[in-house]
Amino acid sequence: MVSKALLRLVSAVNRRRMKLLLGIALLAYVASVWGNFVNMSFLLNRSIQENGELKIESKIEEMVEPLREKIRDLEKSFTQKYPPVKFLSEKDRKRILITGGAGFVGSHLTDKLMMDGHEVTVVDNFFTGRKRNVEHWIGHENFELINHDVVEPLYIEGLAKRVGARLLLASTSEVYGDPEVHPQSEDYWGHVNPIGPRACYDEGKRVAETMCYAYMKQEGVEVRVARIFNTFGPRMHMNDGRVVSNFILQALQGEPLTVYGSGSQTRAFQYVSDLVNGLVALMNSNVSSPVNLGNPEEHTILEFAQLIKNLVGSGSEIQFLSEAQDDPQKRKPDIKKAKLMLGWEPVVPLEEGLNKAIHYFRKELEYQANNQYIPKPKPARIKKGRTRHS
Ligand SMILES: O=c1ccn([C@@H]2O[C@H](COP(=O)(O)OP(=O)(O)O[C@H]3OC[C@@H](O)[C@H](O)[C@H]3O)[C@@H](O)[C@H]2O)c(=O)[nH]1
Repeated sequence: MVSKALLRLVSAVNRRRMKLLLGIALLAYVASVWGNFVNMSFLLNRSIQENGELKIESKIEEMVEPLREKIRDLEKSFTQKYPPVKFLSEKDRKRILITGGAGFVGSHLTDKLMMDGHEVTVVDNFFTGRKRNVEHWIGHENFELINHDVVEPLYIEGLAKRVGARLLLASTSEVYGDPEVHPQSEDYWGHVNPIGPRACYDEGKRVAETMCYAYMKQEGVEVRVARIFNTFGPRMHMNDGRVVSNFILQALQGEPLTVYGSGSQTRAFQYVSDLVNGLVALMNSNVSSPVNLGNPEEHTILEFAQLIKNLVGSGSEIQFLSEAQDDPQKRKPDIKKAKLMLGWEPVVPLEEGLNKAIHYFRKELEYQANNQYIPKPKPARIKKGRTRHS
């Protein structure tokens, strides 16, 4: 009896326990299903979110890449690679000041002297010179660029005296004026109209020579005087109205090549690197009297127009304008002195030099067109003439 009652009690307890256990198991099951569900939806959400994030990231990446590219370019320009420069000992390294050193001839001279290992200071007022002509040296330890107008007193001659420097005057074949002697040698005194339209330039250079030699005699300053004949090459100013830049720009843009007068006047053109080598040879010499630097290969201006037209492959016409006043009718350097005393003579053939100049002007036109500025060759000298056949 007791045992039966005991059994009922145990089984009742067990049933309750079983129910409890079953309840707990059910709860655990529901919890696990819910957990999985929550987990799954979390994962789902996450993958949607990750997907979205990936898309945004790749969009950002797309936008940022060009900026990174720009930064890399900028970094490259900061860690600028300069043209190769020779090492010169303290004894051989010179400190050279070039006035107008950002101009056409000046910037080529700057390149040569920098690459030879000298310390170069360029002074320019950037009227016709351009920073672009020397920008590849900016930041170099041997290079200094000063924005200054030498018309304001910098007293180049005084400076030369103070530091015991040698002074180079870039004089010109224009000191011979419209010459009555042909070819022109250094002992010819010239034929300049002192009140004509070219007088300021011609007489200005003649006075500069006079001052240099007076200074040499009075103050003992060493001077070198180069009489530079017509020179051309890359970095010529596009709008200076000179025949080489005018003809090349006109030919490249399919405009008429403007010949002043009949075109029978002659000139002899030297390539700029020949001139620069001549200037350096002169500075290193002990020749203190004037020296002609030019290429004696003489052409008429009409021949020259046809040559440029052919080299460019241009269909431009040749247009004859009236003659420029006091235009020298013949010009050709006698370079015996330079050959003998400097061991110098030009070596760049005319066509080779012209092709380099044409390449330069073509690039300049592209560059300016990309900057939304399309230049016309400026008829700076047209003031001297008007159309003959209009
Ligand atoms: O469009 C043109 C430009 C020029 N010319 C002619 O081409 C010849 C050369 O003229 P440029 O203006 O190029 O040069 P120029 O010989 O007159 O003077 C030059 O010579 C020596 C340098 O020192 C001077 O700086 C430079 O002006 C001149 O006969 C001129 O009349 C043209 O027929 N058409």
